[in-house]
Amino acid sequence: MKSDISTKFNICIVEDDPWYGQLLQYQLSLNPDYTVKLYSLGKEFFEAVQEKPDVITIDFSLPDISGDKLLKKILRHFPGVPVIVISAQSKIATAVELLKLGATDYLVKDEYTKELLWNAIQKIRETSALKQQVQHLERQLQDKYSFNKLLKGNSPAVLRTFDLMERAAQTPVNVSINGETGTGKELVAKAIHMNSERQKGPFVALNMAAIPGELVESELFGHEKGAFTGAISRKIGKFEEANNGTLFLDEIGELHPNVQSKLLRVLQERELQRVGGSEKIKLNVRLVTATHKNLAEETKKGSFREDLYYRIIGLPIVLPPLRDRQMDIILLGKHFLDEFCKAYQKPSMSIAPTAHEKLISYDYPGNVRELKTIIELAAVLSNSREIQPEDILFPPAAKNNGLLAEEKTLREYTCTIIRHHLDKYENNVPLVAKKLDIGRSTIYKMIQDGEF
Ligand SMILES: Nc1ncnc2c1ncn2[C@@H]1O[C@H](COP(=O)(O)OP(=O)(O)OP(=O)(O)O)[C@@H](O)[C@H]1O
Repeated sequence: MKSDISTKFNICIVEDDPWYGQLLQYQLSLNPDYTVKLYSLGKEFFEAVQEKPDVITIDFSLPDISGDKLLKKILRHFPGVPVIVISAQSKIATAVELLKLGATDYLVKDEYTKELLWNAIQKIRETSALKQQVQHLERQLQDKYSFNKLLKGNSPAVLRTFDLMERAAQTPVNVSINGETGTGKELVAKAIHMNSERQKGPFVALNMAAIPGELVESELFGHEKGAFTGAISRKIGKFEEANNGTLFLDEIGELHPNVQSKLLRVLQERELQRVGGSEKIKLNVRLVTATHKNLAEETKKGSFREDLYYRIIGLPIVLPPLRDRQMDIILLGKHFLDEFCKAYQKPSMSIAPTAHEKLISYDYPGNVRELKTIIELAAVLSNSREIQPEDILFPPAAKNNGLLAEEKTLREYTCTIIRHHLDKYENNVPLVAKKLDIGRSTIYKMIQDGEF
């Protein structure tokens, strides 16, 4: 980014000694980037200056107003403006008092003042350029993380998700996200964090299914040295790492019951003790959880604590599978294609209408993540700047939704297929019976027998 250091920098000098004032004005004007104006009285300065200058230097003993009063008045009129006080007095107490009131610097009038002033202004200028850069980067970051920049989609389901994310970002409430693998749960969690007031704090993600059972507690809450065999030093857990930020716990449904109780305690008490430790550590963490499971069902089955479920459910966001929001497929496909071309500095590409049809015909068990992979592969395979149907390859194993990957009895296969349809059609038994061309009673009987 171009630094603002090259733009004109407006300096005002308030000094009643004309000779000394002109000397400072001349000295500072040697820098072609500076515009320097001289005023002999406080009153004159306030009458002439409407816009906030970049720096003001004031003489401590002006005929019309005392240095401390002028400083206060300037800071009221132009909050945040750097003010350098120049004084014949070298009394430390005066300097301290003025610095306390908000002066940026205090210089004693002597043979070195010119040089000291030059350096002080240079420093202020660099600091203000840095501040502007930081603000610019913060705005860029904010923009980068705005919801519709991060998440692509036009379907009513995605628009509803944006609305919920907005609400979640504005409050400290816990958020629970439900969706199949690759639907964008982590992306949603991150976008909420980046748009919340915790954005400057850490975003820490942990997948519960990816950690061996015996290490979960230590990963979450940390441990003290010697807490168990292998604990050779103290370890900070993810909760502590996420303090003042957001902790995203993916696959929360996989949490072992013992850890569920400890998690509940930590959430209730907002403090934790590391494994093997006694110190209580205060927490200020927003929790975002995600699962592909139906947690309400899991509580009924007894595999997930009901009290914990109510603690973490907070604001629930459901991300539907990609096959249920077909209108997003092409939009997302084009988005990933553009991203791919940009990343590999290739000329932009498009997707042929016949390839659109092929893309829409597939059911994406891996959801958005899978679409992204398919598009990237198509871009690599394509011989032109337009993706053709033959460039689009669907993974063979995924075609049958993994159903045949496991060895099952015919009864078990039947059960899996019916369960899948019941989930898809919200337990509408007559509809599922019609779709599968079987009798309703078959389904009711299986439900009655507890087969699901
Ligand atoms: N709406 C979307 N717009 C743009 N990219 C998306 C969208 N949804 C998902 N993605 C992308 O798809 C990939 C998978 O998303 P993410 O990791 O958030 O899914 P997930 O639901 O957390 O998956 P899992 O449950 O397997 O961890 C990421 O590369 C993400 O950037």
